[in-house]
Amino acid sequence: MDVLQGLDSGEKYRWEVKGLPYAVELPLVRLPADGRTLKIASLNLVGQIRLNRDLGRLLAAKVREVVGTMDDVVMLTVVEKGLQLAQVVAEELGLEAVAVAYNRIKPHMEAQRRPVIQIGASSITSGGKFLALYERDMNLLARGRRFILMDDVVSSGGTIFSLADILEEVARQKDMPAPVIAGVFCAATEGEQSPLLPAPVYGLGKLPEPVVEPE
Ligand SMILES: O=P(O)(O)OC[C@H]1O[C@H](OP(=O)(O)OP(=O)(O)O)[C@H](O)[C@@H]1O
Repeated sequence: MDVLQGLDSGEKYRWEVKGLPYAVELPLVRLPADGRTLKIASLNLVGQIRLNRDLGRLLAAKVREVVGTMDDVVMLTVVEKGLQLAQVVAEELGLEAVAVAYNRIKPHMEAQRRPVIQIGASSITSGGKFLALYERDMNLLARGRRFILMDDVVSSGGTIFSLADILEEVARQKDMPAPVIAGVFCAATEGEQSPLLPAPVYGLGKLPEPVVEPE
C-alpha cells in the first residue's frame, strides 16, 4: 500500500517504521547544499493526515515511555513540516498547547512592543534559516520544568541545536534555571546523529544517509 498514493514521480525509497503497518514510498530528491548536490529521501508530512496520525500515535507512546508524567513538561516544536505531527502527538498526550518556533518574525508578534527571540539556524534541507519565538510561547515555556523537542526529521541536528538555544535564551530572560531537555523526538533520524545534541534522540524510523552526487 502506498499511502502517498504514488503522487510523487521518479525514484522512491521504501521507508519502514516499526509498528507502522505499511511502508511509505518516499521520493528521492536532489537539493543544492554548499555548491554540492545532495540526494535525500524526502519525508514531507505536510497535508498527510493519515501518516501524521499514525506516526503521531506511535511517537506519543514513545514520549510517554521516555518522559513519564507530562505534568511539568512543555513541548517545543518548529514550523513547518513538523507541525502537524506535533499536533497529533500533543493531542495524544492530552496537552492543551505546545510552544512553536516560527521561521521568521511576523507582524502579529508585535516585535517592536513585545519580547521576541530570533536566532539563526541551519538545516539539511533549507541551509541557513531563522527561528523566531514570540511572547505567548516564551510564557508557555516559562511554565515548564522539563522540555521535549519535537520535529519531523533530525538530520544535521542544526534545527535541534537552535531550539535548545532558544530554550536557553528563554531561561535567561525569564530568570529560570538551565533548561532540562528530557528528549528529542522525531518521526525519523537521517544519517548519523551528532554526539553534541542536547538530549537523546528518539526517532521512530531511519532515513538513509544523504548522498553527495558527483558534479
Ligand atoms: O537536522 P536538520 O539538518 O536541522 O534537518 C531537519 C529539519 O529540516 C527540515 O526543516 P526545514 O529546514 O526544511 O524547514 P521547514 O520544515 O520549515 O520546511 C525538517 O522539517 C527539520 O526541521
